[in-house]
Amino acid sequence: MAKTEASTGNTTDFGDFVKDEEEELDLEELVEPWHRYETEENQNVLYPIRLGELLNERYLVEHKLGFGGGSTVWMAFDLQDKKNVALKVMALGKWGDNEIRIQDEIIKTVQDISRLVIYGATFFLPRDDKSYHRVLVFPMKGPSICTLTLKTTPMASRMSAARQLLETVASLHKAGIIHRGEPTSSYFVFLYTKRNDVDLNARNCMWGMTPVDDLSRSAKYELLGRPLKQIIPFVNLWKQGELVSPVKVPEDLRTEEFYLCDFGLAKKIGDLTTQHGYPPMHYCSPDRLHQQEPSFACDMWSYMAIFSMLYLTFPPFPTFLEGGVVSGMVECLGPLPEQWKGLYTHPGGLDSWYDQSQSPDLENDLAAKIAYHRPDTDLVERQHVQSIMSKVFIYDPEKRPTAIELLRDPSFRAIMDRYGCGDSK
Ligand SMILES: Nc1ncnc2c1ncn2[C@@H]1O[C@H](COP(=O)(O)OP(=O)(O)OP(=O)(O)O)[C@@H](O)[C@H]1O
Repeated sequence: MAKTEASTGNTTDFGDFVKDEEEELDLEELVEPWHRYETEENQNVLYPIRLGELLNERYLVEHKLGFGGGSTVWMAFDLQDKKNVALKVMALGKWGDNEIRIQDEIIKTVQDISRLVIYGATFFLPRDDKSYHRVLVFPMKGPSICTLTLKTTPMASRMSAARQLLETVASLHKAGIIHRGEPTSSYFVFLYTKRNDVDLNARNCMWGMTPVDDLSRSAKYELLGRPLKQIIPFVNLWKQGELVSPVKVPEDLRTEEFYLCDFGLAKKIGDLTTQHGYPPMHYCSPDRLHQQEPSFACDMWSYMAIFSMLYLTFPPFPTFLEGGVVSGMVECLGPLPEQWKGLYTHPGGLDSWYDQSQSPDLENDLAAKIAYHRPDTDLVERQHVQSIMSKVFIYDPEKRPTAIELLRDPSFRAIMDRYGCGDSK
């Protein structure tokens, strides 16, 4: 394999500019919208970056990893430690400080952080108007789990992911940290005066990735795809920047370790300066959508939505029905508690959700979904999976099992044993 050429060799090849309108449209699908770089009426403006820039006199930006609601994330080569890192360049606003706060809390309180993506360093990038963007330096990981990649992933890996993620949620909960919500149990309220929450969804569950630190840039581009890029259009920028297509991590570079990342929307309960937010609707528990207190149990609902993605390769509740994901829940699980009527947090709620004379649609209940998406499995396996899902997809958060209880659940263990991931790490 060719040696690193970051400081010697090819200094000019940093991907390809779009050639025509068709490529421009292809790129548009993959990148952050250009208007997020517009400063006018935008408190959360992004920082423009070009491939080939050296940040903080140390990090050579070589590729793009992705973007989110509060950041762009770049693959950079750390010239000092000679390894690839992920640079999360935060938008202006409170996002970066908040993520650092929760990460520091996690480092202090969580016993096992081996499956959490934790920042290693941080620095600032100044703008022309003397405001600053915070940058967090993370170890580089593989892609997030998604339906497309899961379809070609063997069941053993998918169930190993399910187990690892539940163990990680259990270790966060043990430390009093909630991936999205706050503890309801008076025991934990008593124990933890600083309660945090983060955001549990499939986008935040990442594959591990075999390091490619020793490869030259061209070899990395060969493996991860050449960046396709365009100068940020339409915006009168104070500094040049590019819209860049993200890496495509090939299957054989993914490892069997799964990680939780992104504590960006996290909040400390009681900290009024911090953003309040909801996980994406697919993953949000119905109690949170009805003004109920956030809790460990909310995470368990979100975890079970991820488990469904891993097991069925589909989210459990469709969002296309009138009324959105809650209609999908009602169709599958039956009516919501009557006392929640009038408390729905979003527009477009339906009275029929609380009609206690309704029952689950037999063609779309949990048993039907499992049979439909996994026709390859036998009845025993289906019954175990139905048992797992129906214990957690329960409207009353008080009745949901904890992460530790679910790890010990006979049906959960039976499924893990069946796919060879029965032993704790
Ligand atoms: N350590 C990492 N290694 C590899 N890719 C990463 C890493 N961190 C983030 N990414 C990529 O960047 C994308 C955006 O990151 P992240 O979700 O942390 O941003 P965000 O701004 O906090 O997003 P949001 O708040 O909308 O969830 C991720 O979906 C992932 O594809």
